[in-house]
Amino acid sequence: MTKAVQVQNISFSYGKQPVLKDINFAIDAGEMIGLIGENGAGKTTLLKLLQDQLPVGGQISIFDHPVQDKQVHDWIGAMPQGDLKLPGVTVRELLANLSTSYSNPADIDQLLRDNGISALSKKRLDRLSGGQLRRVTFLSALVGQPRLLFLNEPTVGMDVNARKKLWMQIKQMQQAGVTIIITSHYLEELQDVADRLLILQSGHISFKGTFAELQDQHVQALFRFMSSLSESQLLQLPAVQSVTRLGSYWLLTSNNGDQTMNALGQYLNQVHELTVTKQSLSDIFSEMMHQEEPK
Ligand SMILES: Nc1ncnc2c1ncn2[C@@H]1O[C@H](COP(=O)(O)OP(=O)(O)OP(=O)(O)O)[C@@H](O)[C@H]1O
Repeated sequence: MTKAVQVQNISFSYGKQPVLKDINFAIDAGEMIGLIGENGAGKTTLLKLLQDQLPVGGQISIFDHPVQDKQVHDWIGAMPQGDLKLPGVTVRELLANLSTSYSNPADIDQLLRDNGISALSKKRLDRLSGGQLRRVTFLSALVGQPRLLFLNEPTVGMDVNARKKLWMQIKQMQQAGVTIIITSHYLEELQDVADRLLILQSGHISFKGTFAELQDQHVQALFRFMSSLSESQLLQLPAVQSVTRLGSYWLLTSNNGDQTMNALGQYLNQVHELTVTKQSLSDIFSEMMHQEEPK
């Protein structure tokens, strides 16, 4: 399988402030990756390094070429975090101008038509709504017909329908073979589209894998009930991670809710007022962020 991105031992500091420390990962061609992390974790910095916009310590290859190779620029499209608010410049002018730096640019009018925003073509960027501007910034990443697409917070400021449309389009691009890395704070949205996740925490990669693997590694379910069972009996139930007393209730966390529930079933005459809550992806993420920093 061709690697779209290969990152080996990269580190980066702004002056004396270390931001990324010994990062390693690889992305297969055609994958869609969710890059997540709290504010300031280093996501934007990592995307800049992958575009050769900052000097890197370590090695980055894009489709088996060093990121510094001139032709690599031609393969990459990037939607920045902020919008391209150039005063006086129209949508068409912006896209046409950007297209001059690619060897095989898209037809701009076609691009505008396919994205249903031909009507905005002559509008000035500084007179667009926030959502329209975000849409144009997205198109700016497609001008060079990229094989590798970086999307930094693509849906910020978009309404629900615009957001849905954008995700559909992103999925179609992946189906057409484009490799995509997306940063977003909307984890549930990423869960619907991304194949794998990279979690950045204080400059380290603290997790890489699928959503299912992330959930397997964390508490999945919280059981709350009244019971005459003892703490040691509860701790012996399969997949139980912790048992806590809260007033007259037991609180039990499990990393496999189904297994624990099946075993608890044999004591049902001793269990009352049972509620089971499943942890959401956001719960897992926020729990990870509050754990100790990885070494
Ligand atoms: N040009 C810069 N000069 C100095 N420090 C910077 C610069 N850009 C970013 N930083 C710092 O580097 C760290 C990582 O910033 P970065 O923008 O990569 O984070 P992020 O994960 O993209 O955050 P967010 O989710 O808020 O966009 C932060 O502490 C930030 O203050």
